Amino acid sequence: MDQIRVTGGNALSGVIPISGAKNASLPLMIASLLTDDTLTLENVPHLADVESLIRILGNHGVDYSVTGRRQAEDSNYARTVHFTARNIVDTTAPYELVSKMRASFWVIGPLLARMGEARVSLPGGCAIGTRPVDLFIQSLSALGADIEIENGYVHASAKDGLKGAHYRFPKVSVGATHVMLMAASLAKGDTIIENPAREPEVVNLADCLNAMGAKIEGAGTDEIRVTGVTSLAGARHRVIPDRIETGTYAMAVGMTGGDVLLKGARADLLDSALGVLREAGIEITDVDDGVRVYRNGNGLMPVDVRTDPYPGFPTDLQAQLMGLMTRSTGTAHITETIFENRFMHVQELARLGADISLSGQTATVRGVPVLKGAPVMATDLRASVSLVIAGLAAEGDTTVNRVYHLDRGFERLEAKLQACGADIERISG
Ligand SMILES: CC(=O)N[C@H]1[C@@H](OP(=O)(O)OP(=O)(O)OC[C@H]2O[C@@H](n3ccc(=O)[nH]c3=O)[C@H](O)[C@@H]2O)O[C@H](CO)[C@@H](O)[C@@H]1O
Ligand SMILES: C=C(OP(=O)(O)O)C(=O)O
Repeated sequence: MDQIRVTGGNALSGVIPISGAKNASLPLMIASLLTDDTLTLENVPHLADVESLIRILGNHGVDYSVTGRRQAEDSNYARTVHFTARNIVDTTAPYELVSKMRASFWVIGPLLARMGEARVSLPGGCAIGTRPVDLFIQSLSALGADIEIENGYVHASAKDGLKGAHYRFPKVSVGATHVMLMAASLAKGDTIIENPAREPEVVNLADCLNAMGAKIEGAGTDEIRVTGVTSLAGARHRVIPDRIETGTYAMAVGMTGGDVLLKGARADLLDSALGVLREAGIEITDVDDGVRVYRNGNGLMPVDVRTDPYPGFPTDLQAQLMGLMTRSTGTAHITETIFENRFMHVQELARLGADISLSGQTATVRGVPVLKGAPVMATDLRASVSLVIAGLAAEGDTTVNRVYHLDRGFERLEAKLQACGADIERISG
């Protein structure tokens, strides 16, 4: 199994190209199931999760081809991928495939809407909490689906088609919002979705569906209105830049000091996170071709933060912020409100000398003057990268094991950091 070795102490300077967002690419790829035409997605990152989803879609009969593999200029992959679901050959998404990745469960929406039935294994994903599917079941039932759960599979059917409905999510769910949007697009009549997720990835999906002929208004607000259409066509659509990758590298620069252009990043997608980083003393400016991040040798200020659905501080940046705060000049408090078990990085950061205590859903992080390198184990995607951030400031070598978690969501992480002066390498094993 591959490892990442990082030796701390180097400031970062240069350019880091920001990839297309994993969490936008996945629902967009799944939307290709809604039409027998070709959906072309630009700026798709080269990630393990994207490859897994390509296999899952292939099982349903989706063909794909790739063009524009590399941009010579910055060696980012930035692929354009064409997906065609001419015929759906199978409406079952099996355990062997779905258990690898949570988002693959989302095929339930388009399969149900286009084929009138879907049989999808209960999902897997990062080990960060229980991650139930009750909101998917409630919202699809509101659209008229009959749903049964048996032998680890959710079986949804709507033989006479889905019907528009007025549904209020009792709790914000990104995935259930994506699924309801896709299903409602092909339902008969009007749907009103109250309390949907407002994440930029939801807006990106709604824009794509509209380009395919859907009638969706209000994505990004607290009420979405969908007028069902009878069919959707192909389209060409661009994946938004990854706001979590953007925030992660901004924190890496904050940790080491230096001056880096996050090329292609969009500051407007992560206002609250950038606000927190500014509070911590990192200088961030919105420039023409991305976001510039700068910190001189001054100490980092501690911050008190809670995670929240968008536009709040993202849970997917919580671990990285904790890594950063291990070196603050005071005491930070970080409260996780989205996932009940997203603190697996605490004990690993402690191996590097971090001083963190947990009480319920709040971590108290007392900054320490020095971190020291150690072998650590990645436990989930964002936890893994928090260990890299801490390792960039630690004295000596930090070896991050189980790098396959990182490969799910960070494209060419070690190459991007190396290019800015980090002493980091992948050790193939
Ligand atoms: C591929 C992708 O885009 N993943 C993101 C997506 O995950 P995902 O879409 O799975 O996360 P959700 O927004 O659905 O989860 C939010 C909360 O709702 C709960 N819940 C969800 C569904 C349900 O049926 N019942 C229920 O109780 C979850 O357990 C969690 O506590 O949004 C999360 C929250 O921003 C991010 O951390 C993930 O990176
Ligand atoms: C939690 C994440 O992914 P998933 O929802 O696929 O587990 C993530 O991207 O941080």
